[in-house]
Amino acid sequence: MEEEDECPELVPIQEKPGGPAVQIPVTIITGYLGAGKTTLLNYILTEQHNKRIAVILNEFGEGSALEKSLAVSQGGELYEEWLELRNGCLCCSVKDNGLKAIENLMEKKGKFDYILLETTGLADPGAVASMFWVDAELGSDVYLDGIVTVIDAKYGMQIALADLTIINKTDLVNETELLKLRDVVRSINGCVKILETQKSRVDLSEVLDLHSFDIKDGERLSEKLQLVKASHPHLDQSMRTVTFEVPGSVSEDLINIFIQNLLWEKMFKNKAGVSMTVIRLKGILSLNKKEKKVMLQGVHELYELDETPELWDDQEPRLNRLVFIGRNLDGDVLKREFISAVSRRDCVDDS
Ligand SMILES: Nc1nc2c(ncn2[C@@H]2O[C@H](COP(=O)(O)OP(=O)(O)OP(=O)(O)O)[C@@H](O)[C@H]2O)c(=O)[nH]1
Ligand SMILES: [Zn+2]
Repeated sequence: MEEEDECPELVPIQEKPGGPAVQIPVTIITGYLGAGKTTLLNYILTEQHNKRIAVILNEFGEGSALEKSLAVSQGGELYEEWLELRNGCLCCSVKDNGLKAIENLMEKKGKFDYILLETTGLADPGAVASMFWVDAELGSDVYLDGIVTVIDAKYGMQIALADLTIINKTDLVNETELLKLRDVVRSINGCVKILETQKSRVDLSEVLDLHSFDIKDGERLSEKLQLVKASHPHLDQSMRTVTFEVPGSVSEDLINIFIQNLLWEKMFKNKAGVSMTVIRLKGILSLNKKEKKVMLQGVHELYELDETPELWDDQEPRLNRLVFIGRNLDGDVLKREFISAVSRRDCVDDS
C-alpha cells in the first residue's frame, strides 16, 4: 500500500567503523488487556528458531506467579526476566522497572540476541519507549527496533505510538467492522503498517528487525513521543487486580455458571453496591475428574476453558487460582461468590 506523503522516509543506518559491539534489538509489544500480546509472543518463540530470544513481561497485578505459568512456553534457549508492577499508577514506575529489567538482562549478554518486551495492557507504552531515547548509555547495548501494537478487533486499541499494528481476532468480526477499524487506526496513526491476524499468527519478518528508529540518536522516537504526549490520557486508575486461591476441585458446570453470572449477567456488586466489571480474567483451575490443569482465559464477556498439557502432580494439592482485572472489584466478595457458586449441590452432573 502507498503510504501518506507526511510519513518520514527511512534511511538505512550506516555501520559504525571499527566494528562496535553488537547491539541487541528490542521489540516492544503493546496492546490493551487481552488483545493477544502473549499469544503473539508465544507464536514468535515457537516460530523463530534462529534467534535466541529473551522475554520481558511487564505484567499488571500481583498474580505474577500465575502470569508466569500462563505466559511463556518453556523450553529451548529462552531467558526470562519478569517485571512486577503493583496496582496503581504505572506511568511513573514503569520506566525505572523497565530499565532495571533490561540491565539485568544485559548481564547475561551474549546468551541471547533479541529482546521481546510485552508491556501490560494498562502501561503507558510511551514511558517504556522513552527510556530508549533518554538513557544514552543503555542505548549503546540495545536499540529499539519497533513498537508493535496488537489490537483486539472486537474491543479496541492503543495505537498512537505503533510502528506496526496487528489487528487480531479477525474471526470475531465481519468485513464491515474490520474496514471501520482499519479506518480508525489510519485516522489515529497515518503511518502505521497494519496486519490482520487470528491468534496473532504473523509473518515474523514483518514483526522483527523492523529498524523503525534507525535515524540517528533516536530522533524519530523523540519526535514520536512528542506527538503522543499531548494526546495521551493518564492511566486509568479505577482499574484494579484481584487474585485469590481456593483449594479443591470444582465442577465445570458450576464454574461456567459462576463465570457467566460474573461476565454476562454482571450479577456481583462491591460493598458500595456497584456492579463489578471484569475486563480480563485468567486462571488455573482444578476441575472434577480432570487429570490436567485447566486454563481459564477471559476478555470482556468472552471466555474459554482449555485443558493444559500439565498434569496435577500426586503430591501437589489441587487448587484454583484466579486473577481478575477490572473496575469496582472487591476481592472478598468475589472469593465468597466463587466459593458459594462452586459449593452448590443441586444441578451438578459431574462431581
Ligand atoms: N477468538 C480469538 N481469540 C483470540 C485470538 N488471539 C488470541 N485470542 C484469545 O484472547 C485471549 C487473550 O490472549 P493473550 O495473548 O493472553 O492476550 P494479552 O494481550 O497477552 O493479555 P494481557 O497480557 O492480559 O493484557 C486468550 O484467550 C486467547 O486465546 C484470535 O485471533 N481470535
Ligand atoms: Zn499477556
